[in-house]
Amino acid sequence: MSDNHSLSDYQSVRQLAIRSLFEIFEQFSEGTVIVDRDARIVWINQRYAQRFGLDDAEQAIGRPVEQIIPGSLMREVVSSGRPILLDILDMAKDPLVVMRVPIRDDAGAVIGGIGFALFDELRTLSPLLTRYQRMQAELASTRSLLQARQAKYSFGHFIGTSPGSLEVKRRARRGAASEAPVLLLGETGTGKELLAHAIHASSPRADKPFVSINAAAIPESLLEAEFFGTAPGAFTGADRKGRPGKLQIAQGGTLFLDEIGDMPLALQSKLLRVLQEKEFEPVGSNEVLRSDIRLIAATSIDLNAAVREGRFRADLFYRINVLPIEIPPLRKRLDDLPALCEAILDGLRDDHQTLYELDADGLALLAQHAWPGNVRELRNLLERTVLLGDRPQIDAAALHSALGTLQPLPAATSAPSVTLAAGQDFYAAREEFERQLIRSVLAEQAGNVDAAARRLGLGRSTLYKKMAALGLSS
Ligand SMILES: Nc1ncnc2c1ncn2[C@@H]1O[C@H](COP(=O)(O)OP(=O)(O)OP(=O)(O)O)[C@@H](O)[C@H]1O
Repeated sequence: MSDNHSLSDYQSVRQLAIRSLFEIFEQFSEGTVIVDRDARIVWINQRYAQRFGLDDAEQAIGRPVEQIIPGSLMREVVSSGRPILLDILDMAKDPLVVMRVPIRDDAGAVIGGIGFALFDELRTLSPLLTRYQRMQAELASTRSLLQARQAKYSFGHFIGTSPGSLEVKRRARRGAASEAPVLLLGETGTGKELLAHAIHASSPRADKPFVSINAAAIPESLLEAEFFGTAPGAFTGADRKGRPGKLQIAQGGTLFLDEIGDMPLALQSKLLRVLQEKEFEPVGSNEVLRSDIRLIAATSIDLNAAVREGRFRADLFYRINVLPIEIPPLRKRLDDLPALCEAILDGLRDDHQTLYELDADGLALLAQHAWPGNVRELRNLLERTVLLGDRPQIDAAALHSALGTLQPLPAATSAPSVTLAAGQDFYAAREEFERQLIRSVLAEQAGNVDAAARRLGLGRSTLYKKMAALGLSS
């Protein structure tokens, strides 16, 4: 075969190939669209137009392609002159496999573009599409899980400038910088969980998961599986396939173990192994898995007493007690009340579109309460007061009706100090004592001066005079 012959053969075969290729695409394509140089539709087939909600393909003519086909890249093709040979166009239902090529005139200039949508017919692509859809779904669920597993609070959320609160924050920041276990100790509602989030958020593991598990909230029979996960076949039913435990989910990140004092003894030994050997076995499995977690534990019970009484393993206690942080109860850091109230009321302002303000007598009342539920109780009380009342001004009476029974501070903390403060003399100390006593009785009687006078055994006008002299309002 001479060169010339093969060349002429090649040209005719090429022409045939081009025609066949185009016909095949057109035949198998569920949608074809042609645009001009400005990416305006000059032709679209009826079926494709219907897919985008048009009754008649004519309605699309002359309109910018993106108005009809959201997310179309035809404009990019005509402006760059480069084809996009295989792409996936996301649609509300099934994604489309699309191919877009520029159309050139005889001189080679781009005069428009043609797009083919190749879907149902292309069976060979269906595994690819299924995989794509699965990956999209996995991505969406991983994204939302990751969001759910990110720290919700930072140190800025922990309000308080009393010496007790400052010390807590100082130690917590130190904890964030280290890998050692942190033990958060404090009554309910003192902000242990908030701090755990904040420590994680400031730690080198911040971009890894933060996973919580509450040893008191999960029945003992389920706790081990929840913690270590289950191996395939360990259970029947829904868990047949096996399920990862919190330890696996927290891998690389932080595990917040709330109410660790309530952990059953058998599980305590297994947790000890995780901390010592950094390994564990899912329930029903002999496979040993490595664990890389940072532990933050919290409890509101007296762990020392639990150890003495044999309810908590001493060796585990020493393991987790590397950096203990004791959060004082609110009644021992009443200096934090104004800032806490302000922050809580600020949050409520956003919810209710009202600027709330706490009166001085309201604050004085709050300073008389023992706060067994700590900051959580304070938040609830302020929320209730705002809901029950109809004024932006929050005073002692409004707080008292929302609070119900005031639980007075224990005598030891409410009694004024019997030592002289620096610069104080007998008269100043006596004045301070009287001020505190009257405040506390007024708070007890919801600001009712008559009742307070009776309780104090004073005449009503005497009490009024004293209050005026001491700068107190009812
Ligand atoms: N210092 C603080 N500043 C601002 N908000 C706080 C503070 N301490 C606690 N809170 C708020 O009080 C509520 C209770 O806090 P958290 O759940 O962290 O307490 P906890 O000690 O973990 O309680 P429990 O032991 O009952 O689980 C939350 O709404 C939290 O945001």
